[in-house]
Amino acid sequence: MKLSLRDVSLRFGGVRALDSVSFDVEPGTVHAVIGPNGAGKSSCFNAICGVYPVGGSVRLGDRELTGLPPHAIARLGVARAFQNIALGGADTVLDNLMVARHHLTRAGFVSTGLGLRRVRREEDRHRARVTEIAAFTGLDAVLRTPVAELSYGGRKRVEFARALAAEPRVLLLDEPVAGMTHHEKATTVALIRETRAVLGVAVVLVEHDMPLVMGLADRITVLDFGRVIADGPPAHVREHPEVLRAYLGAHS
Ligand SMILES: Nc1ncnc2c1ncn2[C@@H]1O[C@H](COP(=O)(O)OP(=O)(O)OP(=O)(O)O)[C@@H](O)[C@H]1O
Repeated sequence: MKLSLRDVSLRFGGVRALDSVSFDVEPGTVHAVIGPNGAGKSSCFNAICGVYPVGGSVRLGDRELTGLPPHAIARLGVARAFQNIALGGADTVLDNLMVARHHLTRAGFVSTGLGLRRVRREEDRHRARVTEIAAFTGLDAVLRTPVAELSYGGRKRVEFARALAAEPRVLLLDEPVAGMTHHEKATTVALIRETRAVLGVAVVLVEHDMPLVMGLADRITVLDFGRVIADGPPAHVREHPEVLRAYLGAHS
């Protein structure tokens, strides 16, 4: 299911954080959004997730997302893993992944009206799926470990797994390898590749590590001052004069 942004605009007072931004994310691809500091990358994620009301249109397949509240957008299949880890530290990995499935559970909302047995069965089903996701993300050995006891790289992985546990069609990753060791970066890149190949999920990522982006992304959208200055495969974007100028800071 394609994610499409059309003429998306967002202003903060006099600042145009997003200025008529349009691009498409194809299903089952890795799509990077890059640009210098303040270019509008976070604003772009916030626009997709419904954090701020924006002008223009954001669609997932034939569903219009613009104007929907964040929880409704999440329910339609857009999940986000944050740069700053937003996990319940005292809770186990399993607990954190189960919480992410809350919007998929019927029992969570109407448990009083259902038989307890049915509630338990539903919970078992979710636990089985979470266990699969933990295995997929390499967290099966620490499923019962409190998140606070994990390394930084481990916690980032839980954040990733938690977003996957919501069964997204589109996964937004905000600086997924920031602060990671070389080894942690390599395993995260492998995990993103598997997410694309095995789960067929579209991955949209904001990342400052250019060699990583160039080696991983199928397509790249480059923002500068809230505008799209280039969009295409890495080889196209890398050579684009506007991109080179933006990164050298030689705005004219
Ligand atoms: N909540 C806000 N209130 C006011 N201005 C904001 C707000 N959020 C973003 N901006 C402004 O909008 C512009 C785009 O910011 P944004 O955070 O989207 O850029 P970015 O590309 O993610 O930057 P960075 O790489 O530094 O994280 C900037 O000029 C920023 O100062």
